[in-house]
Amino acid sequence: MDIKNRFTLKLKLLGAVILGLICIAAVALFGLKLWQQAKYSEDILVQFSTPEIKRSHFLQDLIYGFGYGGFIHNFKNYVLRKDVNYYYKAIDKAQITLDAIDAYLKLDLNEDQITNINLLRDTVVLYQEKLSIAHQLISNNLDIEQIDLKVRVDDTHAIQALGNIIAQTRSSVASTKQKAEENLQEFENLLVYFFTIIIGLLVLCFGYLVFTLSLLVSKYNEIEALFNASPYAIINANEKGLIIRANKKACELFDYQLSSLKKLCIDELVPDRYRATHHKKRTEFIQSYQHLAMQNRKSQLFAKNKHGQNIPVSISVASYWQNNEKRSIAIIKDDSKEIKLRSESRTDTLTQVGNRIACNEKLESNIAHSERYSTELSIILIDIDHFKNVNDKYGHLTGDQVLIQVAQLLKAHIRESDSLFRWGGEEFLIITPNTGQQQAAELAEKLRRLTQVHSFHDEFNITISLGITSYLHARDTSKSLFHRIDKALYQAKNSGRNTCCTL
Ligand SMILES: Nc1nc2c(ncn2[C@@H]2O[C@H](COP(=O)(O)OP(=O)(O)OP(=O)(O)O)[C@@H](O)[C@H]2O)c(=O)[nH]1
Repeated sequence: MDIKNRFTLKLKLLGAVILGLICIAAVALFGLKLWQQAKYSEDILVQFSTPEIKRSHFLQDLIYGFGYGGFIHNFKNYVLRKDVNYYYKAIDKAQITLDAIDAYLKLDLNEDQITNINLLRDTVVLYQEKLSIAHQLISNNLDIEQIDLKVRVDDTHAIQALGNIIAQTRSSVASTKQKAEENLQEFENLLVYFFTIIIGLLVLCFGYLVFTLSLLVSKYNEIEALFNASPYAIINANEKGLIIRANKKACELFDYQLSSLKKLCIDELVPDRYRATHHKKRTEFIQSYQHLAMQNRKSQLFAKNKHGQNIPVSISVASYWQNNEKRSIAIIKDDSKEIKLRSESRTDTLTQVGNRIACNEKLESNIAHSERYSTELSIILIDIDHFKNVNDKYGHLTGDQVLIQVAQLLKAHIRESDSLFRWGGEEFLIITPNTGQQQAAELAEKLRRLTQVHSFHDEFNITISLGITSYLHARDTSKSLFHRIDKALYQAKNSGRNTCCTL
């Protein structure tokens, strides 16, 4: 992965993290708001309901003590029936009423409520006094009408006051209920917003997940397509070098079935003589923090196929992390065809020696070597004398055979370090590194003599003319060398042929 892609991926991850953090923050904030609202609603409910419950409780006591079946009822029954049980019941009820009134007065009351309850209290106290009077009069056996006249109390205002207290409590309960309902409504609204936001964020996250997954899938498909369509062999290996994946091209290159290839260690695909070194370098690479290996190598690499044959290859190796393991991926290019083509394009098809292109390349590299290491270098240009006559007399096919035989003869008598090329037509060129002019002249003379006595086509002899020249350090180029050797050969031809000339 190049730097730009890695940067884009990091940016996307950062975006996902920021989005995630924003989502979490939004949910947390809204959750906090919701909690606050719930707490507020609870406070309101507690704040409003507790006094109201107490108020209702005292009101109940008040009605029980004062209202129907209460104090007044017993008071009136006592006066009418003169039954002492009603007297005691009236005393009890009066006390209950006064206790309820005292408790009620301790509550947080408004002015109206205080006025009403005091009015009620005064009436009850007045009734208490009248009850004592009634008790005395009954003991004195006074007439009911006379007693009634003496103990009659005007309780219209007290009844009115009680009615007011009940009405106020009802309205207060109604307002508390309304407030609670409003809060509940607000809480419900907040809940709706909260869930809308949660669902929205979930949809967003899900969308992002689907988007990222589809991106990953398309990337995976792209890599799969590259892997399978690659014109190069691709092999994935784990830390131990075990092959875990290989493409079709790899199977073709090494001539293994995929299942067999996956049982091998990558070291087994390296020619025997390089295996130990390869194993060492691979181990070093795996332990290092490097991501690329075997890049830009100048020397030819070889791989070994199933049949033990060495295949010239170019290899790039990169590493990546998977499951806490440094894996490597090798891309292997088969160089066989390229090398064959390169060799063919530099070989003379008739004589099978190097052609002029190969000659030029070799001369340039030998000049560079000589220049760098100050070594001697000579070249010999050979031309078959009157070759036209051979063609004319024996035909072109025989002429071709003669050219092949001359190449073989010359090649057989030069050193391994020397190189023979067909310069063109019936001309050959020999490059002799580490050879001075004198030695080159001797070699040329030897070749001339050998050719002269060789029987070509088992029928006739031919002769050759040779030009010799040597590389002059810091002065010569390939062009000047060719120019000089051409002149040398020309001189040899002009000297009557079958001769050597050094310039
Ligand atoms: N058979 C055959 N003949 C070739 C080939 N290449 C060049 N020739 C012939 O080589 C001959 C060269 O002739 P010339 O350049 O006149 O030279 P020459 O006859 O050798 O005479 P000198 O070099 O002057 O001694 C020509 O007849 C070419 O046709 C080849 O590949 N095969």
